[in-house]
Amino acid sequence: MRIDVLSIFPDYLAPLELSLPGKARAKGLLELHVHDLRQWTHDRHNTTDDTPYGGGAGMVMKPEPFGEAFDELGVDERTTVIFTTPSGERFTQALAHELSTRERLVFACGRYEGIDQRVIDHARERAEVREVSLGDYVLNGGEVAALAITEAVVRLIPGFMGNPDSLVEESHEDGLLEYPVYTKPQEWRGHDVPEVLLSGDHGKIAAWRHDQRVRRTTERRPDLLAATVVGEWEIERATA
Ligand SMILES: Nc1ncccc1[N+](=O)[O-]
Repeated sequence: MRIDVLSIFPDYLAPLELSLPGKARAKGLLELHVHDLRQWTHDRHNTTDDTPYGGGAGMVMKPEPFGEAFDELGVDERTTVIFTTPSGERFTQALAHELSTRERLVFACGRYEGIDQRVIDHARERAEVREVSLGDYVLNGGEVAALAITEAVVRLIPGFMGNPDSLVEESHEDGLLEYPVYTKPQEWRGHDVPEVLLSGDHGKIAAWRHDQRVRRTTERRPDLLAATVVGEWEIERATA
């Protein structure tokens, strides 16, 4: 997979050189390029924004730099252009899986009051376009979302995670939150590891873990339960 990120704050994307994506690059699974959008401006001040038509506060990002960047990057039908914006569809693990199958992702990170709509309309004429939001809050720009989406997507690329089993039973993979985990020491500041985990009885351990997932999801994210097939009896048992 190749990922390109367009931003007027490319340094914001520096963490992508570390940890997860860095490993993927080493394995040749991922090609990552962060671009300063200003390289596609031609005026003395490298202008990337201007006042909004129709008035109103704030500034809007101009279309030309994005258009020239798409041209130089060869944005075409094999590319998925992701505009990170608070007015986008909610980013989910399901969307992470969908995006992990793509050949090329290009993130267009907006600042200020957003990007001229014609950039999105033009992109739809030449590529797959997704407008994606991290959540219902307003950040100063789309870079944080590009970082988060990249990390969630890259770790799903086949062959990327050393142990693919670690992708199973993750929160949000099957609609249930993760169970609590413990490691040595067995007793710590008056807190003991649950006996069942020391029993060696794998059946009982699996049942306990499932109950913990149902209990946590019931208590913290009942909205997820609606989408998850969990029997009433499982909720009864887990929350008893
Ligand atoms: N939430 C956001 N706020 C500003 C820009 C982008 C955003 N997002 O979630 O992608």
